[in-house]
Amino acid sequence: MTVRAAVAGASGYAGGELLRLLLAHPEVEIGALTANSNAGQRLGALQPHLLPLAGRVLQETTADVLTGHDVVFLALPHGQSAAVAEQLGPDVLVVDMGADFRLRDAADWERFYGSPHAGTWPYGLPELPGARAALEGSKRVAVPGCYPTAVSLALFPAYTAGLAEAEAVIVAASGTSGAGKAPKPHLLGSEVMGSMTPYGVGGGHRHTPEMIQNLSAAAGEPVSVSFTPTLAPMPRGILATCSAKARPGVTAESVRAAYEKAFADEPFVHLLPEGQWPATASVTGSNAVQVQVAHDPAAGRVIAVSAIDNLTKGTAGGAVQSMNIALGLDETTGLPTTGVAP
Ligand SMILES: NC(=O)C1=CN([C@@H]2O[C@H](COP(=O)(O)OP(=O)(O)OC[C@H]3O[C@@H](n4cnc5c(N)ncnc54)[C@H](OP(=O)(O)O)[C@@H]3O)[C@@H](O)[C@H]2O)C=CC1
Ligand SMILES: CC(=O)N[C@@H](CCC(=O)OP(=O)(O)O)C(=O)O
Repeated sequence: MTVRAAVAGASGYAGGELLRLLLAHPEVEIGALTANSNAGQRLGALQPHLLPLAGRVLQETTADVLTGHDVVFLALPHGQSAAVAEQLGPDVLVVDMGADFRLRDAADWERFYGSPHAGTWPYGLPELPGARAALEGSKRVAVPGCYPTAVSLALFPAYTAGLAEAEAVIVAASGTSGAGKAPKPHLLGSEVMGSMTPYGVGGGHRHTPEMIQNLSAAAGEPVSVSFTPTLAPMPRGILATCSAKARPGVTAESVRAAYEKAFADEPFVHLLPEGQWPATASVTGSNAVQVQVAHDPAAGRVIAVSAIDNLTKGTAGGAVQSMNIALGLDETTGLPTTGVAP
């Protein structure tokens, strides 16, 4: 099978990572590449690491340019995908890497994103219960946010196995590429290097309702989430430290057994051997997820930690994994599971 794929937002971080992965995908031929203010530029001027595509010229992001492909990836800012997607035919697979179609609750969308809700598409986190079935054959995919990917994978087994009360406390550190390429004063090297600081504290981060959606579905009841993101002085990676109150009778053995069962057949999620903890460097450039879990009997809590690359499993790798499932390809096709270390 040869799949012709267009990438809208090819000049951005998510689009660049997607192209890096698509260049190594044996079934994909790369078609139109589009941007906004950078339309007309050579890709090589903006993404110099993508040597085989250096001479390609970025086009305007219009339905005309994106039509005629089997798959269209949208790596655009929030709120920009819906207008483009509605002009693409129902037979084209559209994979949205932005947030527009992730949330089921329109009120949550309007509260956190401040615009009308565009709808809900099958959710591209295949490891969640029931997600693969919804993705198979689908022509629309909503790729999750990077923090919800890391957090949902760390905690859902505790909820599906009934080990945890319906409350979770999460502190996650992200590399700066999570904020995109557009210049922002708080992302200046002199602000970020050698320092860490939280943001979106107190329930204000827009990924909170997405985490609640995923964890509540796993628990079968509403889960409250306290989420504190932190900016870390590194270009890529997320380390999510998550905990939830353990239900009575939970032991270290029952926690371990639940996580071993949840991830036994997962090609990308590695439950580390006991005593070894996730590290962002181990998954840099990889679609792999490292997870470790512990029971703290004194505090009565289950602690789960995950590491992902925000641009790979957290965005572009998750998008390719979901595309593979939607098209009936082997889920792992073209996706690296090795990191770049040190
Ligand atoms: N970075 C990350 O870790 C993650 C990102 N995502 C999502 O992926 C999407 C892209 O993010 P990211 O790559 O980081 O952002 P960037 O700012 O790096 O890139 C944005 C891209 O969108 C283009 N663009 C901007 N405005 C418009 C517009 N009005 N119409 C069409 N194209 C436009 C830009 O083109 P130009 O260069 O010409 O301005 C650029 O190609 C976002 O929705 C983001 O939430 C999801 C998970 C993680
Ligand atoms: C470090 C940093 O700023 N990260 C981004 C999250 C990036 C991401 O995954 O989210 P979306 O796809 O929802 O934009 C943030 O906190 O807004």
